Amino acid sequence: MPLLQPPEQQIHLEPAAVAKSAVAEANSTAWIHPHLEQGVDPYKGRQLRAAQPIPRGEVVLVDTPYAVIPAVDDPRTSEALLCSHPPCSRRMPCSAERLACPQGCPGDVMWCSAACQAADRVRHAFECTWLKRFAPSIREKRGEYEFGMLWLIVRILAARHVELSAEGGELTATTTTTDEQVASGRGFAQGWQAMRSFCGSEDSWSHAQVRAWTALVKKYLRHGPVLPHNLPDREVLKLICQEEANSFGLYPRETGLYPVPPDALDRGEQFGAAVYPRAAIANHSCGPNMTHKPDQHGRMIFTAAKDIAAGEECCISYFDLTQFTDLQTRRERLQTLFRFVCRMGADAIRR
Ligand SMILES: C[S@@+](CC[C@H](N)C(=O)[O-])C[C@H]1O[C@@H](n2cnc3c(N)ncnc32)[C@H](O)[C@@H]1O
Repeated sequence: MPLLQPPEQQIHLEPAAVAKSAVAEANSTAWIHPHLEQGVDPYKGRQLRAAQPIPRGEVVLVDTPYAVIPAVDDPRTSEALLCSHPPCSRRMPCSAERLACPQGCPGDVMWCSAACQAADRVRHAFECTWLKRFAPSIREKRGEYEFGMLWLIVRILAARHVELSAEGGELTATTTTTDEQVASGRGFAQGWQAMRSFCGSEDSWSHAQVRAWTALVKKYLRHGPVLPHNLPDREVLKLICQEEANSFGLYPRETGLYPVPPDALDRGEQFGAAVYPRAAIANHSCGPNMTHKPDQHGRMIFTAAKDIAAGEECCISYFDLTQFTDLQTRRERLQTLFRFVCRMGADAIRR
């Protein structure tokens, strides 16, 4: 049981509450530990670290997704399909009421209530035509992984569209606005501004990979009547490079308990993927001091897995430590998926 309960975590999002502005609501349910700050490491780039000690068991960060997609084999029988309204994102069992898209979107698009469906109207309208036009053929020709990646990009663009609509067409630099954060001057970027500050560029990936993504952008993600985002191809390609370096898989059990207990369960079957403005700042360690796990609304929760000293970096594990136990496979995994090598790897395994 965490010693420090962020007040927002106790809020249960009822359909009526969910019907509020998606942008304001997503930001109001994020929470950052008062001792957590951002820093920069010369090798790793941006990092999270403890400005003052954070005791074991305390929640360090609660972050709301900017965009999230479900990842289930069969939406009709899945017990983990997500409500499409981002601030809700609750997992809906088969037995629960689910509302489908009246325009005939794929079965993965469902809402848990009429209130969520109504609150999500502007965001979903952005993706609806694209999904109907492309989802079946992308799935058939390219498989679920590429479909999921492209859909997550479309949902990021949809979230940007909602922000633009809310701000009258101009996106301004915004940060979280709790009094305490403003007072300490450690505001974390949020929204589209945060997406733009994600690491990852064409240089981070192989030429072959960038060529393949460039082809996908031209075929499926170009600005036009189906996807009216007004961004040049190059910006959309950059977004893919960033999304691939910063997105989280959503799993039912926690990731990163370290040292791995002998009877530890794996983190379970993936049920979604999401991008988080603030959680994306966390770097990887093979001996992490935080665990991470999504809550029942798709919010990413970081919890201190040990006492974290002042000045210490707050890290998560990017993969399931119960599944990747030797140094070689961990290195390969990081190199292939994230394009870096963890310098802590050997030490962490020896300890
Ligand atoms: C999700 S981002 C983490 C935040 C990132 N450092 C930044 O500046 O935004 C993932 C990227 O951070 C860097 N990174 C994360 N953990 C690292 C580590 N242990 N060693 C080196 N680089 C790391 C890699 O460039 C990786 O692709």
